[in-house]
Amino acid sequence: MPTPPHLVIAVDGPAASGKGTIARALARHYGLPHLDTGKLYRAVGLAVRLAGQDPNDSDAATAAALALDPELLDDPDLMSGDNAQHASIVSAHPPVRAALLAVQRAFAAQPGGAVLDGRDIGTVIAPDASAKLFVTALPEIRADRRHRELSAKGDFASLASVLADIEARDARDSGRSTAPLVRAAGAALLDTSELSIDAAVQRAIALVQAAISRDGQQQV
Ligand SMILES: Nc1ncnc2c1ncn2[C@@H]1O[C@H](COP(=O)(O)OP(=O)(O)O)[C@@H](O)[C@H]1O
Ligand SMILES: Nc1ccn([C@@H]2O[C@H](COP(=O)(O)OP(=O)(O)O)[C@@H](O)[C@H]2O)c(=O)n1
Repeated sequence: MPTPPHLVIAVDGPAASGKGTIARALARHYGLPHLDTGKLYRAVGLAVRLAGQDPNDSDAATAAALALDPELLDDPDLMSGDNAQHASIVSAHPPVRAALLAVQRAFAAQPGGAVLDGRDIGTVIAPDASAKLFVTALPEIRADRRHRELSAKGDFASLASVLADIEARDARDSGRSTAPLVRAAGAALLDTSELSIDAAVQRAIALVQAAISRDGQQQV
């Protein structure tokens, strides 16, 4: 099955499920640009923190999202555990999500297509994506992966606190009223709990190929 001329791949899932790893590998495989949309929300959370503001303050978070400084995307604190909680809190404000919508939609609409990963790509940002994946794994396995990742960067939070952070974020992201974390209609489920990175990527490519060929058949 040939690759369609405009291929948009939506990859969603909870924290540390492996969606970013898979999205980056899919982007390499199909020669597409990739956007980690979580970084946008992390940058808003960081801006609010650096300004000494409360992430629960919707007006402050929205102002930060509307004036987002791209340099924050390279800040060493962007990927920290503390900042992940801030990102999760600011991302629940509907005007923050609205402020970040256009840039994500434009990324998906670029010629040739794109791979985006996050929480609402298949539901809100690119509901007509050519292929949608919902990547998941058991919470304990996700916590172990994130714990190793943070430790390698010198962030020595305990495994128990990483698990608690992930569970708190999952609950907040799934329970919010706007764009909650949910498996999109038509999204293929990919549980990476027992898969190596290579096996998960191969499975993801197979699922994308299946979605593309299904679409092709529907168009006939
Ligand atoms: N299938 C896997 N097996 C083992 N480790 C994995 C797997 N997928 C991802 N990882 C590792 O787990 C961590 C979190 O993966 P990542 O792709 O960043 O997750 P997410 O984008 O969902 O938060 C990274 O250190 C990554 O290398
Ligand atoms: N499309 C997205 C992406 C992230 N987010 C929020 O941003 C936080 C950080 O996202 P992330 O993708 O960087 O987090 P990880 O899955 O990498 O741990 C999430 O917990 C969500 O609250 C969102 O609401 N919508």
